[in-house]
Amino acid sequence: MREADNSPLFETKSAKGRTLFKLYAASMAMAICLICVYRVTHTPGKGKTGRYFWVGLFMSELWFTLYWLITQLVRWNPVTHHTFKDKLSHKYENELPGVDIFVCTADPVIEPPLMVINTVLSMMAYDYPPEKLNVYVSDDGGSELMFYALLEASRFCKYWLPFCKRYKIEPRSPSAYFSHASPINNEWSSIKNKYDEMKKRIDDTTRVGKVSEEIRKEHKGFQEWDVGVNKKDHQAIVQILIDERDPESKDTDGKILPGLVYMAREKRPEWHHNFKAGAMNALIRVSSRISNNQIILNVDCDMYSNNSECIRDAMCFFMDEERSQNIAFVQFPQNFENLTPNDLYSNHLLVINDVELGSLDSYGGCLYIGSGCFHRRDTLCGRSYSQDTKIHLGKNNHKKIIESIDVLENECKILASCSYEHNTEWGKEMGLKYGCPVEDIITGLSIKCRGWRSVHLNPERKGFLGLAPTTLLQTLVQTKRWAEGDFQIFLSKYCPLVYGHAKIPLKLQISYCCYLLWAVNCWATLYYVSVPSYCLLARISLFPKLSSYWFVPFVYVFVGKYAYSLGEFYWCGGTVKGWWNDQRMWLYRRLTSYLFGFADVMLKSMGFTTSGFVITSKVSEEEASQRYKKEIMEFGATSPMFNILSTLALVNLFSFVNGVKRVVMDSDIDSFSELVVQMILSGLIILINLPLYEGMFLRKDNGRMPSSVTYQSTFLAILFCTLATI
Ligand SMILES: O=c1ccn([C@@H]2O[C@H](COP(=O)(O)OP(=O)(O)O[C@H]3O[C@H](CO)[C@@H](O)[C@H](O)[C@H]3O)[C@@H](O)[C@H]2O)c(=O)[nH]1
Ligand SMILES: [Mn+2]
Repeated sequence: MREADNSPLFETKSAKGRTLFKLYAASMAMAICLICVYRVTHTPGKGKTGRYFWVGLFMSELWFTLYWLITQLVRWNPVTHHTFKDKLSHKYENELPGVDIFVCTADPVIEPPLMVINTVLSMMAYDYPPEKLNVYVSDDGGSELMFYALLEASRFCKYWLPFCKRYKIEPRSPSAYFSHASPINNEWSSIKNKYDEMKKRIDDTTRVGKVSEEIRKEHKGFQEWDVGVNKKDHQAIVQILIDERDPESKDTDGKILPGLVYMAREKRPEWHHNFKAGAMNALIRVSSRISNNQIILNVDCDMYSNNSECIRDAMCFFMDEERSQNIAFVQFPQNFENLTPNDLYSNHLLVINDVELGSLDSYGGCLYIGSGCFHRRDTLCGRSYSQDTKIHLGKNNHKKIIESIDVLENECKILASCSYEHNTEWGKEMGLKYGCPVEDIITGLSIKCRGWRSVHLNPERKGFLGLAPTTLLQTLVQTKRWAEGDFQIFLSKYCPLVYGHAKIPLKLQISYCCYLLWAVNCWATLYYVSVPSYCLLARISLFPKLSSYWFVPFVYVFVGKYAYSLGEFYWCGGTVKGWWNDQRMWLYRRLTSYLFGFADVMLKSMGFTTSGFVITSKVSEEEASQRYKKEIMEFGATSPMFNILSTLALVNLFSFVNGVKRVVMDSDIDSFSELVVQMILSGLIILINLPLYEGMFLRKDNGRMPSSVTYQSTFLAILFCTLATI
């Protein structure tokens, strides 16, 4: 009996095929060394033409080599976990710890209240004892529309939760469920009607942009908006919509409902609000006063629960007898419901989710990526790991509160006020860290440096589904925020190589750099897509001739790298076309997001700018969304990012055409054999850019490249090419 009791709640497996991978990596490393030998022995001497181009190219290649080594490390030994939820229920069903669920939203226009409450409802409907769940919504938009929608949700959930549990339906976001499900019985139809009516009421109110007087009478909470609330300037608002202590708050089956709280922290123009990190910290404090559950799950407002068993999955790690003690957080990958079959903008982060994060896990823990993550409350609040103290989850920490709702709300408002954090450790040693656009990455890193480890869990049925950006520009801007934040960490005192020294394994320190150095990739990539084509026009050869033996390692590295990456992508469940799109997007991200991210970090360190947080829109206009569904690339806006992409695409087109002309018309075979690699390179860049040329010259729809960008880029490209040929 005893034996069975100690059996683990999860198991961990290494990925297969690692020997083959290691052989591949070794052969690639040898070929890369040969390329270096070639560069060292063949670089033109002082005063010879092209010397500086060669030196630059060699430096780019050295950077790629260094970065490639890091990317091999994050592939070396991925692990996956499997949980035993039956054992968990069997042993601990009555001791399961409570969970506070945080949902952050920030703007009722680009994050529609209806979407947010669908997320909230899916969270309330987890397969978990409802008295142990509390859902907190932070509304940085300070919008009464959001409050109203949540009020509707607090009523609808009385029908929705019993329905979910009775029929064990998945997913438990009503909108996601009804969009795919077919009727089962009368109850189904009646719930569907209720949902549709609620949706209509919310849609109508959202359209008007104002809550009607009639509705305002239904809840005292609306009075908060009587004083003229402005998104950037308003008092703290805390409204407990479902009070778990209230005997009335039961669902139609008579079961207790999870607690539900609306919070809009105080905003004043003179106080910096620290974006999502600020919201999360206010939530940590407010929830500690109301329910103070030991586990915190946080999700973005679009990330609904797609798998009602995820809390139990996470608990298998926190409750395991042997190995739970040092686990700080359990991170689920971010998945998206709105991806197109070939993932046009490569938002899936397929390989990162399936391979890289698993490898980081084996080195001591994957990243905290901001959504779909279960934390221990005290770790998030700054606690260090110590081997001597055993933490017992499940021992009742739950607050026994006697105060009336009004008193409680008023106390919470103080916790959500601007001045509360003044001269405290909040945002530094406590809670999520401030001052970085990727508050999640830096917070996760510092948790690990306090002795904890983390877990990456990717169950068969995806845990959370959200909305990925649906236009090229949104994707690039989002990546820019990430690249900027990551690089800022690298240059700060939190650089894992320094801050993590002797605190986390060296392998983990270096693996972190795979992301923190994203931005730096822009230089080598920019060089590789511009200089070889410049030199093609100027007839400066940068690579070995076709007939030379030195050609072989170049081909090996090129074919090896891309064949491997295609195989890996396919193995992770992607399509060949998806891989091709992925290659394009990596190129675009490197040429724009990373470059702008890099530049902003530099400007910020010199005090010229401060970082912002551009929220990704979760709505798109009808026409654009049709194009997205057809996987037609969306330009449709002017942005310096597009200028860069178009100019480089045109430069390569011009130099390739010029090269072909020389070979065909002038029969200049000699220079052809010297320049063939550059021709191939330009040719490939042209192939990958086909959607861009289409957007500039062929398309007529509103999503095409704005003509001003086309003109400017054509002018710049011609200028560039003229410089090369004179
Ligand atoms: O001032 C703000 C800004 C944003 N948010 C919320 O933060 C979440 C993430 O914002 P989103 O625009 O969707 O950014 P993403 O790039 O999709 O978010 C990823 O990257 C962020 C860090 O850059 C992390 O915080 C997120 O958890 C992670 O999903 C959303 O729920 C927002 O409502 C706030 O609460 N307050
Ligand atoms: Mn998002």
